[in-house]
Amino acid sequence: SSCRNPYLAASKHFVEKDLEVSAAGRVFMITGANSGIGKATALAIAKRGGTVHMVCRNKDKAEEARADIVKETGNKEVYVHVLDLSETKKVWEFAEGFKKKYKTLNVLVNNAGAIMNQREVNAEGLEKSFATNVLGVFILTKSLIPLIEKSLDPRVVSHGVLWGMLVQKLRIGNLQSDRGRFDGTMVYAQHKRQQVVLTEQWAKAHPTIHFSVMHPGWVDTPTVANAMPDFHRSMKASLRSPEQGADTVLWLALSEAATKNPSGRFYQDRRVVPAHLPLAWTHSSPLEEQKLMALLEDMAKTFQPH
Ligand SMILES: NC(=O)c1ccc[n+]([C@@H]2O[C@H](COP(=O)([O-])OP(=O)(O)OC[C@H]3O[C@@H](n4cnc5c(N)ncnc54)[C@H](O)[C@@H]3O)[C@@H](O)[C@H]2O)c1
Repeated sequence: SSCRNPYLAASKHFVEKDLEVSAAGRVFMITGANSGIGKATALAIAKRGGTVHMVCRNKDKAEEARADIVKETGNKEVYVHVLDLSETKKVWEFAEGFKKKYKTLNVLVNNAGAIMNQREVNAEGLEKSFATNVLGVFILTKSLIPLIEKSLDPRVVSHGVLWGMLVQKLRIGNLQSDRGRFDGTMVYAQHKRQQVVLTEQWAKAHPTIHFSVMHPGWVDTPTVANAMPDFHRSMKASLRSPEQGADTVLWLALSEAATKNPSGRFYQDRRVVPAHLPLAWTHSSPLEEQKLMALLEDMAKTFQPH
């Protein structure tokens, strides 16, 4: 029943007019925009007149989603780019090419995320979910920052997982998950912890851009159904719809209210929430956080096209 859905309780404090905004004249890039929360985000932005660049792995699925969005919104400024974020060199090539071709990018939404059942490596020898969830996000964002920075009211919104914040402390000693048993769900939670650190560090380094990372709630999408089938089955009645899951992303990407909060924070249901429990063991030292940035920087450089 609807009373089990936590979104309905949380939305009681929402200010409705925060999202009664036009996105006309603004340019958005959304990764993994063909499905789930990403598609709901793309559709809501297109509905408000924004230009949407959908960055997707599968061309057919992306074109199908694009056709749905154009049909439902009447907005034709919706573009498909084919990119597998787990292919490290291709991420560089895509971002550098985009920067040359387009003059504006107001908002980047790092939506795509992957949970692997078993450890696999990409052509560069990197564990695939790390390449997608961490290094792909790092390279895409880093490469596009100069373009984002010169656009009006620039923002970067990334996807985190609140539960991941409770169960994972930043660990930089096993970035390739090649030691110990591979538990794809815990690896994914660690990647989300790393994305929180990236967001905090970028916020410090690039004060003109508004960075945020948010937990969409538990949402009924293929990622959850495939990677956590038991959880999905038992929670089904209280899972949110993709539209409800997209609410805080949209609020962070579109509302004026969001940018009144400081950059680099973690959100759930339009509110800043701590990325750690009080006195939690999950806190990391500034030195470790800087080490993560340096490691990613070095790794990214290794695969940068010349
Ligand atoms: N559904 C939830 O309950 C939940 C909870 C917390 C966070 N999230 C986050 O929300 C985001 C969206 O996930 P969703 O739940 O809508 O699932 P989804 O499966 O509907 O969407 C995931 C998207 O990411 C894309 N993707 C995965 N690997 C990719 C790759 N290598 N290259 C390009 N695209 C790739 C998929 O194609 C898909 O479009 C993810 O970052 C996820 O971690 C979801």
